[in-house]
Amino acid sequence: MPATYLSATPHQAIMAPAAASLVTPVLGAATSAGWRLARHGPVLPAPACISPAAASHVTRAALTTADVSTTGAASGGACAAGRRHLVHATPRALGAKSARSQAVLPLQSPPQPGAPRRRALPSTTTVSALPEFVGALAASPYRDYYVLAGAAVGAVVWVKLFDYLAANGTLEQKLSRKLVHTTTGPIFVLTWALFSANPMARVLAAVVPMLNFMRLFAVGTGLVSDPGLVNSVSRSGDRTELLKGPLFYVVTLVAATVLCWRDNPAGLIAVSMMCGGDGLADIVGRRLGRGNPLPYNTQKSVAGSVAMLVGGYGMAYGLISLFCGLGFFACYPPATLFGCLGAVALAATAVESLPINKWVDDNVSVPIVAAALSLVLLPQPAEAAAAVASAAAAVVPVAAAGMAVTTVAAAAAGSISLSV
Ligand SMILES: C/C(=C\COP(=O)(O)O)CCC[C@H](C)CCC[C@H](C)CCCC(C)C
Ligand SMILES: Nc1ccn([C@@H]2O[C@H](COP(=O)(O)OP(=O)(O)O)[C@@H](O)[C@H]2O)c(=O)n1
Repeated sequence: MPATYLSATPHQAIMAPAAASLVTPVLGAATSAGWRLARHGPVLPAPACISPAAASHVTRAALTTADVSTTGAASGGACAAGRRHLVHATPRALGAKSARSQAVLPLQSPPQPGAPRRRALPSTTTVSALPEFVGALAASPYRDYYVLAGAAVGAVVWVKLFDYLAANGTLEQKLSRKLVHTTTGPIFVLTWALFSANPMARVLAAVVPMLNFMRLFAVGTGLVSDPGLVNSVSRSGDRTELLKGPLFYVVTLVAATVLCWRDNPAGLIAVSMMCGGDGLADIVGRRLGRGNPLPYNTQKSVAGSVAMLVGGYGMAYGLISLFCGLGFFACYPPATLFGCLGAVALAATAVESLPINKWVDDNVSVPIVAAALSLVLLPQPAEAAAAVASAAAAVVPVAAAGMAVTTVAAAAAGSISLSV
């Protein structure tokens, strides 16, 4: 049965599958509705005519009442008596909440006698090619592997881009390095939304920072030569620096991915404080921090700490709003989010400002404090808390072993000294 009676603008025809494939937690089912729309092509301009039962079904499932009109007036009265117009096929209707509306769409009636002829766009194939491709990827059983591969390649390209910008003088080397620090974490976190709902997806996602761990380890210890990576990630051009801050940075990303994943905001907050917070503290502190040192740590400044507070809070707020908007966890009341996030950002900023970097790297101290405090302060979805507990039981011994190996390797490479 054709499904071309659903009215959509070309924009909607493009948006629907994209939204369905990129933003819905239940992508397989959701995508096919949007994909079908794109495949059959946008049909203009008449809205769909649907039975009252289907209309209430759709309304409940996905649409606002404004999307379903009770008379035919809105589109020239094309519907038979008793049928209703589906005025807009919104991306939301076709995507995020489409489990039920999807069941309704194929039941659309054929054109009513006397209804104005609907004009198919001539460029249907072109219009639908990209969404179709995205839809096919999203529906593929290999989808998580595609996202993994894309993110792994993206990580290399992103770091190389900053190396290039620093090498040709567009960016100062220190700024380039800190931009890598500030941006890679949140971009990586954004890729979480592209993975499927498969329970193994978080493990596959964690492979991306794990690969970077191996890369940093191999280059930092001298097993592999990669001057570009050393330039973009180290402060002084010393390869052994890769075994410190950068290595801890990727370990934190692995931990946030496996322990918190996208259904517990603690991971998003930890990454935000490490990237948006600590990253910005350096960028702003170096520029505006002269003349306002912190009284208890003259290496750091009030300007840097204020930037950390604002940057960490802002990034966490943005990521939490995005992920709750995509339905990965329930949204918090604004006052709760404001209070809890404010307290977490203050604590993380305080920790970052302490002169303790000699003993504990701030890519470890800041996210640990942020995650722990988030778990305490933010109301936790029960299943997310249980998932953290069971994942922690499995991961902590492995992470501890990884840290031990790294420390010994760093000592062997001469980048740190062990006193036992
Ligand atoms: C420069 C970095 C940390 C330094 O920390 P600090 O010493 O200044 O406190 C960050 C190093 C980043 C790393 C080389 C690359 C990480 C990639 C990430 C796991 C995945 C990003 C994927 C995305 C698609 C770009
Ligand atoms: N709260 C802060 C943090 C950093 N900074 C500036 O950023 C520089 C590097 O900070 P850092 O030693 O924490 O650097 P990372 O270990 O984070 O790379 C400091 O030397 C300060 O100039 C600041 O002014 N205020």
